[in-house]
Amino acid sequence: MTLPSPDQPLRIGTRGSPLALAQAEETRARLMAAHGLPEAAFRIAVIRTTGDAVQNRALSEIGGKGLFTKEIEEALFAGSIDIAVHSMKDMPTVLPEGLEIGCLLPREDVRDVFVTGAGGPAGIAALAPGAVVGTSSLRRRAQLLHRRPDLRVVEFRGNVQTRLKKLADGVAEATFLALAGLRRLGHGETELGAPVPVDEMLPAVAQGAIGIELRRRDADLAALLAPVHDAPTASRLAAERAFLAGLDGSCRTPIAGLAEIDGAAGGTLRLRGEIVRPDGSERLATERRGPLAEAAAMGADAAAELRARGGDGFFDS
Ligand SMILES: NCc1[nH]cc(CCC(=O)O)c1CC(=O)O
Repeated sequence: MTLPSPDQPLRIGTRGSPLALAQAEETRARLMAAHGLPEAAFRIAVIRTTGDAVQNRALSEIGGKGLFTKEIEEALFAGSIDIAVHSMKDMPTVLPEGLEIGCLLPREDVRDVFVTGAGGPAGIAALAPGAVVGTSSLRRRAQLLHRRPDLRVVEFRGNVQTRLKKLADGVAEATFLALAGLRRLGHGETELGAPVPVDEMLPAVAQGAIGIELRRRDADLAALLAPVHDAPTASRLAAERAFLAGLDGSCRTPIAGLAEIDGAAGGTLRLRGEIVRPDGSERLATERRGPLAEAAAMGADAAAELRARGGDGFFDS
């Protein structure tokens, strides 16, 4: 294996958002530590994507997950970057032919945080009747309305600072953010709100996981990435992403999924999945347990069950 060097640095492609940059830097730090390489052996290359260019419109309206990956994948094909770092939560389940997720970093905490800023209500149950909550996530909106049909949900986008400002300005009383993202940006979770238990709000598929995309059959790169790959994260995502793929999940459908490994049971995988009507009026949930080797089959099977139970048009209202 030829290792990257300051003369021939590994080029790491990423979006330019603060979270994306933090994830690229975490990737670089792990690779430096794994191989004893200096920082200069890596170069972080920021790529502007369609998703970044259209920040003013609801993402679900303009076409979903591929928006944040297209230009980055073009750079991989063109050879202007060597690897790309992604939030797996935002990755389509089907990648372009010739590319693969060759490596998954150890997953962060998967929970959402109920964010209120200082002195706000302690959790969803503490929100006053009819309170306004801001989120642009269809999953969070539907899950919240399912539990609290009295609440009003308004569109909320932007970085952490923008959202906190909106809360301070009284635009909404609370919002939700992934704990993983808050931690990676250096926020303490309790300073902004409280993590929501996963049985109150099941996270998005792959929430908290960072994946590294590369050109298939790049053996040198695969060897470079192997020591930073986390196999348990890979098993969990195999189950969750098969579940999402089986439901044809786009950004336009409220789907949640979480796989966890029970070490005590000899490495048994427990997958929970749910779909919710966009207006929150109905929620269908299921669960599977099985050996890690069957992760993807369990996800596909759980999806098939919910598809059948939900019937056509489940996501239409
Ligand atoms: N869709 C945006 C997005 N993609 C990944 C994260 C957070 C980090 C993660 O879940 O890995 C976020 C922000 C959020 O949901 O709060």
